[in-house]
Amino acid sequence: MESIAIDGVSKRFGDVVAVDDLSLTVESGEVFGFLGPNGAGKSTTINMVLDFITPTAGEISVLGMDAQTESKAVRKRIGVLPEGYHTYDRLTGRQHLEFALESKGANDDPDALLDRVGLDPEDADRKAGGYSKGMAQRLLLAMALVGEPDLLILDEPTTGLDPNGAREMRELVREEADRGATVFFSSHILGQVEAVCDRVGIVRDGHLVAEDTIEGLRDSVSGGETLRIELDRVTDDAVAAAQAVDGVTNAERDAASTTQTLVVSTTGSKTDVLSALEGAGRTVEDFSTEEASLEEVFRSYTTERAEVTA
Ligand SMILES: Nc1ncnc2c1ncn2[C@@H]1O[C@H](COP(=O)(O)OP(=O)(O)OP(=O)(O)O)[C@@H](O)[C@H]1O
Repeated sequence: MESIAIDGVSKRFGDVVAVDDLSLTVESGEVFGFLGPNGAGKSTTINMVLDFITPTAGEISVLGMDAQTESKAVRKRIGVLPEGYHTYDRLTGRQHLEFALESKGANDDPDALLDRVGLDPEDADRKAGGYSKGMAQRLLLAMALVGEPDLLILDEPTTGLDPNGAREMRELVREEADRGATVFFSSHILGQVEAVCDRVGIVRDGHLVAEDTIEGLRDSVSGGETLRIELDRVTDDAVAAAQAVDGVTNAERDAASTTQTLVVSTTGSKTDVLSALEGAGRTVEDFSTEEASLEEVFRSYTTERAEVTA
């Protein structure tokens, strides 16, 4: 079953087209990362899913219900960490949590929730006005977890968290998924997405430019693989021979390496590169390949060049 189905959705703010004919499906039980550079349309999309704003065109269903006309019923079954959501300065953390429990009619143990998000019980009894950004973020996350939601929607959940907090957040996302919940979260921190997501969607200028597993995205990125080839000696002839091979975009000696290593980027055949080097009189002692990093994948989908291929 689909947890979120976004179908041909657009949103205009005056002259600005924030989201442009975007379609996207998040399956039940999956952890889906919604990626894109600043201003790409992530928050606008999430705010339409949550019925905080109304689409100019298109349809959205959440847990099989219409996001706009059945938003009340939807809210009962989802947990949300919206972007830029603030705590109430004069209420304690615990009061925030009690409010969330009451409004959902849930009976989770507040201390267990505080423990899960790493908020000390003493801190929970302080007023949220004195919280650090990270503490406020942890509290908001605890509120999102109330009532074991079927779907968690987290907009930039690691904002304000230190590296430990970010790691704990990832663990929490996995725990929720293991419990059977669907998790949809936006981020521009690629490492976090890589670590927890089953699939990602990349949005750029309001368009969805990719929707796939991380592996699938890697495979689809041109620029291909990087070969690290250890030779008996890296000579100018060897570099030139590698550069002349079809599909090779770059070949250079790894100056930082203590071994005689040639680094070759290619979209073509690895064997052709090795044969060309042997043809130039070199001996290949060893070689390894490196996949495109997630940074490269992201860059490839979100820079000017991508517009042509997207
Ligand atoms: N209320 C609004 N009025 C006018 N323009 C808006 C409004 N909300 C968003 N926009 C515009 O829509 C575009 C998409 O913004 P959005 O906040 O959805 O991006 P985002 O991907 O969430 O970015 P970020 O990563 O910076 O949070 C931007 O050009 C933004 O200026």
